[in-house]
Amino acid sequence: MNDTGIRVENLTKIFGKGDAQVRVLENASLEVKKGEFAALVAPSGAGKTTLLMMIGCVEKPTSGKIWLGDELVWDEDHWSIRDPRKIRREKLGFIFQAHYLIPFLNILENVILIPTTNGIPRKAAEKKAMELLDYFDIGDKAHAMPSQLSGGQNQRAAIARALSNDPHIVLADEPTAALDMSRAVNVVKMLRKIAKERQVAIIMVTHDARLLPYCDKILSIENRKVVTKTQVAQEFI
Ligand SMILES: Nc1ncnc2c1ncn2[C@@H]1O[C@H](COP(=O)(O)OP(=O)(O)OP(=O)(O)O)[C@@H](O)[C@H]1O
Repeated sequence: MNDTGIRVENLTKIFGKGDAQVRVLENASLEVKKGEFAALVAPSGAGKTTLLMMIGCVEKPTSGKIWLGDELVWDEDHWSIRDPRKIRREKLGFIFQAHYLIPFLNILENVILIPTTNGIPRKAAEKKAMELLDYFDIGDKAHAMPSQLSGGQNQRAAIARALSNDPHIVLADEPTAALDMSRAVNVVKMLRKIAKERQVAIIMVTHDARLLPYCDKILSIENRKVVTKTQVAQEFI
């Protein structure tokens, strides 16, 4: 069985042309396997978000190849899939620094939005969403509005939403930046548990070195390339 979650080979990204050119990545390669929880670290402006957005089929690379699972999605100069939006909806879960819950929908409605858009019947989507909200300990907030939840609760709801379509891959861009340390550690523990239990490949951008011991792999961007350090992650009680 192929255990690749995310594979990137010789990825190059250059923004702009001529004097305005910004070379972000040059022949960068990485792999995150199913069930692996990887951190992505690098100084500001090094290209973390750009890399995540290319893996997430949002930003077009200049060249290189990207596989999600066993599917080649970017092949040198074109998407090799018909519809990148479909891949995003079906295979990927995104978590951002701000939770981006829709303020005029309650928590449950926010979580079922993607599955119902994907054609899952509302009842089934609600059942699954409630399981996720219970898992994240906010089942009692299902009918509350985002404005009625704390920062940590909203972030957990956003993680539940990211998992609502059973993604194979989760891309998280500084998901703990707005949280205090103990809540940040909590979120990181949850992400790691999800990676293991659901065999999801997760990349989490973080600036917080204190969270790195909880990750299986540390990806850093150095001289426009990705350097990978594999480690034994700290186990949780
Ligand atoms: N659409 C764009 N057009 C031109 N340049 C861009 C564009 N998006 C990003 N860049 C440039 O690419 C580089 C990488 O940006 P990116 O946002 O990926 O960095 P980052 O590592 O995520 O930074 P931070 O930690 O500050 O969020 C930066 O120099 C940025 O100015």
